[in-house]
Amino acid sequence: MTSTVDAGAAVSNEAAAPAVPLAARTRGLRKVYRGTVAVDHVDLDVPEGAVLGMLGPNGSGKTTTIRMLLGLVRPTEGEVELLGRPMPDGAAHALPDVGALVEGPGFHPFLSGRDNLLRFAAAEPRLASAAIPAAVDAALERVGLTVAARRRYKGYSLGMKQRLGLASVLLVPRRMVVLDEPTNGLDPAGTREIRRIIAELHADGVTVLVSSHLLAEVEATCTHVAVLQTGNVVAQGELTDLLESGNAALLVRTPDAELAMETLRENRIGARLTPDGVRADLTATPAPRVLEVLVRAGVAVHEAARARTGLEDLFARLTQADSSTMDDTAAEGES
Ligand SMILES: Nc1ncnc2c1ncn2[C@@H]1O[C@H](COP(=O)(O)OP(=O)(O)OP(=O)(O)O)[C@@H](O)[C@H]1O
Repeated sequence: MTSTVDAGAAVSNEAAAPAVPLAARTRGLRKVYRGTVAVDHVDLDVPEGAVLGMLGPNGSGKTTTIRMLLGLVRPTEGEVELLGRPMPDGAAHALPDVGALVEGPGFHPFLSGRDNLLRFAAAEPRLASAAIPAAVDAALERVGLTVAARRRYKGYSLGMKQRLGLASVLLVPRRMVVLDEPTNGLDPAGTREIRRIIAELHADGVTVLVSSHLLAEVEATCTHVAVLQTGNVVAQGELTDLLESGNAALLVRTPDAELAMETLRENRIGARLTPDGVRADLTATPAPRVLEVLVRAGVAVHEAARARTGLEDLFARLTQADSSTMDDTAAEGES
């Protein structure tokens, strides 16, 4: 509903939009490591029930933000709230409801996948001992590891290790799941599996926060996105709003393209012909007015839709200056 984009790309924020309950929020969040500003005044909103993709180039602060959200790292400045609890102080209350796959979980190389999960399950405060084997088998099944469950972890492929990590997160029902680069190193089939699991969690009403530097990944799986660049959130909001934000144009499919172009020109509405149809500029003219002008002139409008940019375009526009790391530029002499 609401989104914010820096770098001059205006998005219409609905003033009367109802406040969306947030599963997590940060305000003025900052982390400085010996002179390197990893995260710089980040105000992040993770709406309840959203699948929020935290997108940013290497070193943009995704992992550090996630670690502060989970109370694994104490912020230098700022506030963090997770499921309504201040972090890190509220960790004991918030974390049992949060499944997180951030650092490689500490699996034992010589134990089987199943035995590793049994160990994890034993540490879950909400799992009674009698319920552990069934919970472990269900989690293995859910990530497609049942067949390999009794093989040693050491012999697992990277994809299988990722799946086992995910299984450890899914041992008990969660209100929120946090996944740091979950498709790293996975083949296309593994990636599809992760997407499926994220979609299932979303359908169950679980809030999902997932970091990625893969644009297609975020575009395919997320309802919301936050774009990080050198420790700052440069855009956040609903994915569809953000995709439309930098691109106030209406794409009109019509067999009367020439008449449409002429009509728009006469009405001083910017337009150009594209292989997909006539693209009318909405910067100065609202979409209903464009359609009215066209229809009045006898243009057969077969289809009209807000032009959407790819996430790749948006990301390139927002992060154009620096897509590497921030180490050279962000040092501020703090520690
Ligand atoms: N423990 C640490 N000590 C010192 N610097 C750190 C530490 N952790 C992160 N940094 C620095 O903070 C910045 C942000 O790192 P972070 O890992 O949060 O980025 P990221 O967006 O998750 O990157 P990637 O996509 O490569 O995982 C980087 O410059 C990194 O070198």
